[in-house]
Amino acid sequence: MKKPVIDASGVNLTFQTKDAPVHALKDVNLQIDKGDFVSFIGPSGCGKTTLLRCIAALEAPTGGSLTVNGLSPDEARKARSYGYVFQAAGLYPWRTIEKNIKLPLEIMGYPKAEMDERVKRVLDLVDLSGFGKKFPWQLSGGMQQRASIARALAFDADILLMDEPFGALDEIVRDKLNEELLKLWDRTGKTICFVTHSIPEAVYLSTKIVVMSPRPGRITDVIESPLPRERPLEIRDTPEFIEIAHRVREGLREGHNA
Ligand SMILES: Nc1ncnc2c1ncn2[C@@H]1O[C@H](COP(=O)(O)OP(=O)(O)OP(=O)(O)O)[C@@H](O)[C@H]1O
Repeated sequence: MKKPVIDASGVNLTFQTKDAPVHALKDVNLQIDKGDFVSFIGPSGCGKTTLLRCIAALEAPTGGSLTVNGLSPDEARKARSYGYVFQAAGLYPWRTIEKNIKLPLEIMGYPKAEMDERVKRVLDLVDLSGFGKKFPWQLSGGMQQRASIARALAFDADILLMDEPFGALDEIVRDKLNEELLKLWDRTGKTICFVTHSIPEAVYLSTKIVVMSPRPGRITDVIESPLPRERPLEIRDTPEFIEIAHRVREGLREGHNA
């Protein structure tokens, strides 16, 4: 039997704060298989970022078990099992795009020739060939976010964790980046965990949609998408798409009323 890439079983996380404990994650059970594109959707405070941070070993669950590539999250982090893309591109303004992408590789002591080769490959993947010598401020917001995806891909980890990467972009740029991300996912076969507030974005991108609700943060629905892998943007007008979007909306509403 195929082992899940990410396996969460009864994961709980309670933050101890000065006022009262915050139950950020309650009994989270989730299996993510290799090559899945999983979106996490839910209202503010339902624990989406916390769950992603647990997978990335930036937070530790206070209960349950969580494995990434069969390892503990901390071991998986040391094995460079994933790349992480944040909401803000987070590029250093005094470094060129090329040098921003190289930074983590430099820290790891990669030889120069290999760094150059990797930078070229990831710039190609995000369609930014020719922009390596530019500084971040010379690029549009969408291009900066693509550069930050390239940086996360530089280690060639097979998992990509993305926390609302396109949340700050206008809708047209976002549509384009969604299309490009799907192509990149198809070409590379990576497993992607993607946090979003947008129902159409979640439905358009995902093979699996994880609906969450707050207080305490928990999973209320997991939808396996019947949509084909090949998805032109127009798929959003089909009855199948609208039906899944409806189920997500219902799930969010029920979580809200619970
Ligand atoms: N370090 C922390 N200490 C205390 N509470 C925290 C901490 N980090 C997160 N929380 C709380 O845990 C809950 C879940 O937060 P989280 O950021 O994961 O939610 P989210 O679903 O990602 O929200 P958003 O959509 O606004 O980013 C919130 O109530 C938040 O205030």
